[in-house]
Amino acid sequence: MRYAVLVTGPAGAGKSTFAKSFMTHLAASKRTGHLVNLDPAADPSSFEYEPTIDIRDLISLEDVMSELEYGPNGGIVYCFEYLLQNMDWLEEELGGYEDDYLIIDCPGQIELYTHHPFIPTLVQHLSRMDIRTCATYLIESQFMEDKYKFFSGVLSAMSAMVNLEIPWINVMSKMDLVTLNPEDPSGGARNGLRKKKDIARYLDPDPLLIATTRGDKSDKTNPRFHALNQAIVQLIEDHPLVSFLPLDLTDTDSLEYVISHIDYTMQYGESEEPKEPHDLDEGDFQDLE
Ligand SMILES: Nc1nc2c(ncn2[C@@H]2O[C@H](COP(=O)(O)OP(=O)(O)OP(=O)(O)O)[C@@H](O)[C@H]2O)c(=O)[nH]1
Ligand SMILES: [Mg+2]
Repeated sequence: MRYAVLVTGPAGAGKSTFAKSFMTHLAASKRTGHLVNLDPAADPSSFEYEPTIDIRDLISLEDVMSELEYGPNGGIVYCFEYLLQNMDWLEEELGGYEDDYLIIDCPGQIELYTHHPFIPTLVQHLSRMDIRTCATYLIESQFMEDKYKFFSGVLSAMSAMVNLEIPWINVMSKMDLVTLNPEDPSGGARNGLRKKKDIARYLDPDPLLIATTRGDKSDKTNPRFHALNQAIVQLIEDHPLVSFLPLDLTDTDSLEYVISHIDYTMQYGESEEPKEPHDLDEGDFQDLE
């Protein structure tokens, strides 16, 4: 059986860093992992692991930009359309690996997740090749500093995951950047995150975070903005599809916790007993009291 984990999410969310840590974890657990780089704009000097498969061997972003006069974003979208038209290349590259675990690092162009059939098409090909696939969607913890930015992240995660028939895990990355300071009413409160309970309202998005906007001028003065927020609240209440696993790469337990969820959703090693993800209250951010 082969397994693939898609690492997706907006620009700078920490996808490549997570993919790298994932590879290190697999190596430490004596599991064979292969890195697949699907980001045509990836900087090869930053690779700690040489990708086994690299979209840059199929198409060069520089060529697309210079010959077709695309900018970087349009260029990446073009590269992906080219990949989707040349899936036999990927199938051939993937051909030789049995019983392996592929970590597929994707680019951060949000368009690829929201307005292009890129992920669904890729997933169809992977499943045709009998590769069990799950997707991760990362957003970074700084999104919690701005509730509007955060909810736009939630909506983008929802729009990317809806209609996909594979397991999907949302991850709140860079949790090491979140500082809690319950003593100091101003210090830790820059982002309103003073308690673990506040973080929990983001990990399991509480739509009331945008419904209760006391003192928020734009909401008071602009009734249409208010109506939009109400509609978003309703949407999330009616379809509570999105919740996040916190990921703090400075804490091995946190990485293992996320990976155990990924293994579990794919029933990794089906001949063995499936491993239950270990208990929630071992993590730092789950024990709310
Ligand atoms: N503090 C902290 N910084 C991180 C973490 N993960 C990534 N970063 C930093 O965030 C920046 C972006 O990380 P990448 O892993 O390149 O993010 P990406 O999602 O692959 O970015 P694109 O491929 O450009 O979309 C880098 O400067 C990383 O060092 C983390 O867990 N904690
Ligand atoms: Mg990257």
